[in-house]
Amino acid sequence: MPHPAGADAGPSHRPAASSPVSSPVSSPATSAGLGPALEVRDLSMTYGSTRAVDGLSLEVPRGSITAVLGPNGAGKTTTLETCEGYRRPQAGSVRVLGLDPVADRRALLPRIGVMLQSGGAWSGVRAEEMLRHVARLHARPLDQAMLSERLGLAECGRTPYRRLSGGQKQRLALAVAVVGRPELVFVDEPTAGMDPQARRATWELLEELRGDGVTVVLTTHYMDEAERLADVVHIIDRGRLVATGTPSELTRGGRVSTLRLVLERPVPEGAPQRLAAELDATLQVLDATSLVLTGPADSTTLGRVAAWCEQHDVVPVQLSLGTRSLEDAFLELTGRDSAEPGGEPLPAGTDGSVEVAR
Ligand SMILES: Nc1ncnc2c1ncn2[C@@H]1O[C@H](COP(=O)(O)OP(=O)(O)OP(=O)(O)O)[C@@H](O)[C@H]1O
Repeated sequence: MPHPAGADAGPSHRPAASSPVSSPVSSPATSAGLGPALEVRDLSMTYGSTRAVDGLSLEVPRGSITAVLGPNGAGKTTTLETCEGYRRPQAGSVRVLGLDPVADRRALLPRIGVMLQSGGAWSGVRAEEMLRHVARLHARPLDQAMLSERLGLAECGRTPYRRLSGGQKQRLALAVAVVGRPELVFVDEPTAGMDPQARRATWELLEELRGDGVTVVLTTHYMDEAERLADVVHIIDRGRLVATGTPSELTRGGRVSTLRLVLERPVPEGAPQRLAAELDATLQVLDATSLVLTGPADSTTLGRVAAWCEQHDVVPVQLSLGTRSLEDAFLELTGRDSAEPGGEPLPAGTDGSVEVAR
């Protein structure tokens, strides 16, 4: 697995030059050679008859931001909760910073931070009291004023938890997760419900933490967030790992073009497949009139699409060309939108396959 600081990481993957959260408990240099921050091996978890995690194996390199992506119900939260020590693996194993999250819980607790999706606070506690309380549990907490300022919590510091907006609760949960200077922080959908400014502040904070050698494990339904932040992406679906790579690997460097075509009416059966073969592209049939073709594009591509439309006497009501995004890769691999619950795989006969670096 490539090191996050490797040549593949683009400018957006570089840590900030100087970091106000600077405090490292470890640094990329000192953590090198220590093995992965997180190691999941053949993990399986079931709830009654529901198999939430199904033989999942993945690693998180130290000092990286690693995104775990998957549609609703893919098993991300169950996996993370197992890594956080809230659930005991039913089959397989989990090692966090080289330790067993259940057996070594006391040793691990001061070294990891957890940002929960919701809850975890008494409804009457004020935001600043909550942060102060958690900070006092740690030996060398971050400066709370700085953290509150960075995350826009200063203005709601005296507001009781129950009166905080959804975005403010998210920011407080993030502050609570990082105030103890963890070596590894789990952030579950950190920017859900946040306004654009808070999102950006969160991204910058997470990037600075990585710059200080902190490992960040992130789940998100925002593909742009993963694409911007993550050094490594694991995509899971139905409890299984379906792809691993850097965003660049998963999007093939963004070089491959995506052609989205919406037609005024359906074309005869097999016609989209023939167009895909002619263009040497992979095909997704989103519905009877919407196609996504992903493949190499050159100056002849649009001409060929126009000829195909003429052949089938159909007018495209929408036609757009773009580079392949992480969202495109995600859709191809899982056959559904990242936030769409229980979507079905691609219809039979469509080719949703994608080559993915493993
Ligand atoms: N406590 C529980 N009891 C029963 N079933 C559960 C429980 N928690 C999760 N599940 C089921 O396990 C599967 C995986 O759920 P999980 O919450 O781990 O997925 P997820 O990828 O985190 O989803 P989301 O993106 O919606 O948060 C789903 O089918 C879910 O309904």
